[in-house]
Amino acid sequence: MAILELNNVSKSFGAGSSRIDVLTDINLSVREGEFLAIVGFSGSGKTTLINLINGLIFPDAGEVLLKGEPIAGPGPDRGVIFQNYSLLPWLSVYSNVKLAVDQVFPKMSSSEKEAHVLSYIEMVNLTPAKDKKPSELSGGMRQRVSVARALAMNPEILLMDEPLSALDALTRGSLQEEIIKIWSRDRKTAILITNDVDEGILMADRIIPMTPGPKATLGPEFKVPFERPRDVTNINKDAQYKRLRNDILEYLIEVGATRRQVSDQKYILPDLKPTMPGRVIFGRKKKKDKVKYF
Ligand SMILES: Nc1ncnc2c1ncn2[C@@H]1O[C@H](COP(=O)(O)OP(=O)(O)OP(=O)(O)O)[C@@H](O)[C@H]1O
Repeated sequence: MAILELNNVSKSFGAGSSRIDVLTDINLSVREGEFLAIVGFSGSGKTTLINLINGLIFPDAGEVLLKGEPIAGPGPDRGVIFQNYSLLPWLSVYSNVKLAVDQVFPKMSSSEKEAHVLSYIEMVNLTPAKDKKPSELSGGMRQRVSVARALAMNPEILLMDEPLSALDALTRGSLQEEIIKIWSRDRKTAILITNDVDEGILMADRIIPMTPGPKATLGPEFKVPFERPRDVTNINKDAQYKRLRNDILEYLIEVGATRRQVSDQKYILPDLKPTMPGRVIFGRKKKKDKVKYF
């Protein structure tokens, strides 16, 4: 059953000559419990798509439905992990997570709340750092807090907007594994936005590429055939993995090249023939070269 549906969604920003048509005709159906990755070019409109699902912005055309109902705004049924951690700097790890829990579960008793918050901090291996402030943590640790905070709200859909792209390769790899391990426990619906095809293949059940903007839209889906748990080293050696990776990259390169040709056509340069008597040598002007500009 589809938990989330986007039907013919388009979104633009601005008006008149400064109008940008970011997304056009987006159709997407996400099944309950699936892990979907959307891969795309920088600036194509991936965050705009996540914001539409999160209810921070609304489509100009089409509809975004959560369990069949139009999304009216942000809600505790959707937890978001952003690229830039978005933690409150004056609060400890514990308090950052608790603040979200307070908002979503106001009726929970304080002892239950404490146990709940601590269990999610433990889940992301941050118990020893629970009293530290974000400034005392590494990038990977901060992102773990964001993961704990989003999961502690017990959302039905976990939205991840390039959550690991600011991290170094090693930290990124271990957090990918942690997120998958946690997701595997209760199989909540997850949508990962990424610009890394390998990350998508390692984590998702299905990958949908996004075409470059403006007027970005979603391309065909690519199913990821590997059993879970997935082992990065084994997958890397698999011929099926190489084929899938190539297919997705080829698609992205092809749409990227087509888009460039289309946008080149928009700027037709005038056929100017400058009149330049004599020779012009760039960078060095010889005395005998008489250059006159009219
Ligand atoms: N609120 C806004 N007002 C005006 N333009 C916007 C707004 N939000 C996004 N845009 C424009 O929409 C386009 C897509 O932005 P978006 O952040 O969705 O892309 P992205 O794929 O997430 O980018 P990146 O990969 O760099 O994070 C960009 O040209 C951006 O400038």
